[in-house]
Amino acid sequence: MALITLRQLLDHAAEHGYGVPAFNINNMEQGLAILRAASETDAPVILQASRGARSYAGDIMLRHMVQALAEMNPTVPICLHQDHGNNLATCMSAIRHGFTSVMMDGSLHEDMKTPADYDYNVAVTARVAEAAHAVGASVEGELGVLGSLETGEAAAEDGSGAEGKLDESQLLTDPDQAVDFVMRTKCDALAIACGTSHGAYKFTRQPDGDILAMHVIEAIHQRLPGTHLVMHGSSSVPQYLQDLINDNGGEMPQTWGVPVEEIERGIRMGVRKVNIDTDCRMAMAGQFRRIARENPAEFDPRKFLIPAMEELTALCRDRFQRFGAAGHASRIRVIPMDEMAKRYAAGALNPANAAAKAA
Ligand SMILES: O=C(CO)COP(=O)(O)O
Ligand SMILES: O=C[C@H](O)COP(=O)(O)O
Ligand SMILES: [Zn+2]
Ligand SMILES: [Zn+2]
Repeated sequence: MALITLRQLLDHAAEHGYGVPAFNINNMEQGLAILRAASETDAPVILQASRGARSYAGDIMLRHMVQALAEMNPTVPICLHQDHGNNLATCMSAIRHGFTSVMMDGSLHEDMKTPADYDYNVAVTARVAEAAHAVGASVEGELGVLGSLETGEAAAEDGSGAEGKLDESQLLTDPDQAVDFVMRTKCDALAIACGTSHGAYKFTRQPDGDILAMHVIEAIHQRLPGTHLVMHGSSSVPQYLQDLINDNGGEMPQTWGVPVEEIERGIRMGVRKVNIDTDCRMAMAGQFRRIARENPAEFDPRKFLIPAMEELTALCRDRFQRFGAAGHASRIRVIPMDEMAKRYAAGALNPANAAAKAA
């Protein structure tokens, strides 16, 4: 099956009221494990590659890997998406290498550290959307800066994250500005800021409404019912994976992520794409640690990677089911990018139309 665009996939998810997990990948084993879960649950999937993943694996490897996954799993619609693109060149080179969708993250400047102003964000996102849509690729924009409402800081450990202290006006997306942003940029999906951040250390306690601002999502969805919302930093950092790591020699300080129930609530309020990287990393690394501790003489990488893949498959299976994506893959017929390009050119996919249709 040809790769699906983000726009077609999220339109389907909105029509049927489910959310699609977007799992970050860097290597073959992650791809195999995620697709095994997608295939078993009959769920469509978004595979996303960060700039870090692209330089780790190489664009040619990533493209052929994902094409191989598509060939091996002909019933699963797969979207290949650039995670946190930092400029036009990153987004265009992704499309050139077979990505069907890109995120232009104009909430930060090209260095992915300095918070950008609104006019910069609108201009760069609109420019990427115009170019991407011309060839039928989809665009995710971001309004608001990811970071913790407890500390006012973004996670330091990741490739993209603001430096310095952020105030509440930056950390929470303004619903009225969101309307203006979507209309002016024509992005297909909107990443919002509601107190989540990348990495394992999101919250110092079980989050409540003070530090995980789900009401912001609700307010945006009320004003933009036809816009697909994206939650970044959506790993749940489950206790069982913290225990798996720490029971096997790890030293992760106690931490809390985004409870899956909150994501389910978000999906009822228009969240259609749910970004998960940290949980996948923890699943695999936890099993690496367990094997290393239980069998210190082991040196065959497959003996580490097979249980790591099984742990990742189990995690993904759970998310496909709980987000409601299970059972939908076989109902989707992929629209080629050239056809999507024609629909953009005809104005059929303009945000105004989408909003009007949904109203
Ligand atoms: O948002 C993400 C990638 O863009 C991943 O978030 P996590 O670190 O919570 O998995
Ligand atoms: O956006 C954040 C993702 O978790 C990707 O992280 P990375 O840049 O380390 O690949
Ligand atoms: Zn992100
Ligand atoms: Zn359908």
